[in-house]
Amino acid sequence: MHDHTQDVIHKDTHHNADSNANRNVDSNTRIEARFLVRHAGFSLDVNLDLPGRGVSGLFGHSGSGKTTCLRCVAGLEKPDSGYLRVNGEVWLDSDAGISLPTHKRPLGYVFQEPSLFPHLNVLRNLQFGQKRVPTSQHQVQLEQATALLGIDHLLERMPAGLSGGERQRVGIARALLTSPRLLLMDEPLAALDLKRKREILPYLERLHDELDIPVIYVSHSPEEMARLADHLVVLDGGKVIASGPIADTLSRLDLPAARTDDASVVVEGTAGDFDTAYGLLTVHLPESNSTMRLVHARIATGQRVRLAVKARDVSLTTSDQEGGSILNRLPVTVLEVAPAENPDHVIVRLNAGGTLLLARITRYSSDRLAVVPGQALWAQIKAVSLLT
Ligand SMILES: Nc1ncnc2c1ncn2[C@@H]1O[C@H](COP(=O)(O)OP(=O)(O)OP(=O)(O)O)[C@@H](O)[C@H]1O
Repeated sequence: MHDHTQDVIHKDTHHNADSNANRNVDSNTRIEARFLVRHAGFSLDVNLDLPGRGVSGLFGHSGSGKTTCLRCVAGLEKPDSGYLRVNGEVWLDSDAGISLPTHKRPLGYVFQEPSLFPHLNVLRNLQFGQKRVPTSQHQVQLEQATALLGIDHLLERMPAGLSGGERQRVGIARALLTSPRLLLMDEPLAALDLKRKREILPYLERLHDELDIPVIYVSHSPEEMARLADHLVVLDGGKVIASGPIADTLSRLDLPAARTDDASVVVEGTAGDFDTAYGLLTVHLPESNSTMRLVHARIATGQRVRLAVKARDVSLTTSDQEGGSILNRLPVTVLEVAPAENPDHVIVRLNAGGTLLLARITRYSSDRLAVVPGQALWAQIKAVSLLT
């Protein structure tokens, strides 16, 4: 059965990291990281100030320095100079001669491929993670981790008998059971096919909603970022070229995420009516009378809802096209037009009554509609495309 929780993040327990960040400038709820690393042919020179709660995404092209940055946070790589303070605790201060070794840093690290012990069943693999910390410091219980990741039924199985997605869920549960104060995830979905990715994303969303462990999440995928991250850092050539709230950063056309095939934005709204006969949920967008409808399980009216909308699922028309099958038609103003990575596509940044959207259309259609900034158009989004 399709799990609709993958499409919408229920916001009642969702930490809005950026508004927290603005309210709370206290360095005890921040992650401050400065690293200078020099390799032959590559240097990383970053100064990050991240919210101490929620998910911070690290995005950038291959070779931009994302993994090097995570390795410095984990203490697996020693920067030439650096400083790292995680929610008030200094893990690295090269000026003061402080550098906690990796095993003293209370963090969980999830890689593309989980390295489970092949001779231990799932339960023993999980217990191995748990034994690394004294019982008094256990913040995440075994039952909680297995329920969150949906792996209760796999406990007796051996790793070789698990699918890639199941193995990764066990790997994430094992990282959580070390009761980390920071979780590092380096492209945890990259080794999985699309179907498995979609299967695992809802579990990651649940972690985000239900556990209070800050996460630094590395990915090439704007869609994953739109689904999971609160804050986004964009790296290029070992430097930070942008850092800010997810909704603004993902939709910026001067940054690489918006120009990729997978460009996506975050739309936040509140749940409205639910049409039981058709399973359609209405979501009210802020600051306007606009609504979007999508196929979804019922959510309490007024609850905050977060949607990831892919640029390729948004089309543009010059007038409101009634009589078609597309349920979502929003009046929009063109803010900006830019070439996409694919030279025959363009990407259009839109204001839908205060909500930012991206539309990815052919260069041909852009010329035919004569798309220019300031133009009033209609954006169409199929309700079914909001499923995935
Ligand atoms: N130990 C090292 N010695 C020399 N160069 C290195 C070393 N480690 C990483 N690099 C180089 O640093 C650059 C950044 O690598 P890094 O793995 O951090 O990039 P990334 O953004 O994570 O890339 P990808 O998305 O492909 O994983 C690359 O050019 C890599 O070859």
